[in-house]
Amino acid sequence: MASEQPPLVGIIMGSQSDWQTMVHAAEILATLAVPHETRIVSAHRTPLRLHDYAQGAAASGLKIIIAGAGGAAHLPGMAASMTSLPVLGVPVESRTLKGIDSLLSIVQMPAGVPVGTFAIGKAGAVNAALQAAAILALNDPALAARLAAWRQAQTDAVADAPSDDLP
Ligand SMILES: Nc1c(C(=O)O)ncn1[C@@H]1O[C@H](COP(=O)(O)O)[C@@H](O)[C@H]1O
Repeated sequence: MASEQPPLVGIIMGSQSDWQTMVHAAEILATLAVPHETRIVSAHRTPLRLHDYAQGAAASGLKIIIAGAGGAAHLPGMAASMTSLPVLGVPVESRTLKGIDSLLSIVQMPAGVPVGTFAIGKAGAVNAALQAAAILALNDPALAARLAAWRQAQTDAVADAPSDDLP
């Protein structure tokens, strides 16, 4: 958790193996001092845990769920089926299909059950966290200021011209 405050964002993922991707969402929220929690929850392997988590999310004080999964990535959609909180889906890059399977599983939701779908992998995890912060910042001027400062720092870090020092 980012602080002692109760979590506002729940970061859930289908497996421990997703953490190397989803940690980037947690890092952004920590940087912006957004209280959050992280849990392994799987629609496939722990369906009752998912049921309890999604159904209880709003009552527990969560405002947004970020859900990352790979392959047959049903977790974000199933979470969204059991809560009206905003669900932001992160397609984790799968070994065999490079995350195309994850992306299509998350993005093609039937009308009526929305999942905000992000890019495959780290960029998606980072942007889901930034989007969560932006949503919360609508009612939190201090967070809005921290988010604006983060964005400005990103802009300031972009060099005017390319360097010969290749990574
Ligand atoms: N897509 C899902 C769900 C789900 O959608 O509920 N639960 C686990 N998984 C995914 O299976 C992949 C491989 O998991 P393992 O590495 O544990 O075999 C992970 O990317 C996970 O998100």
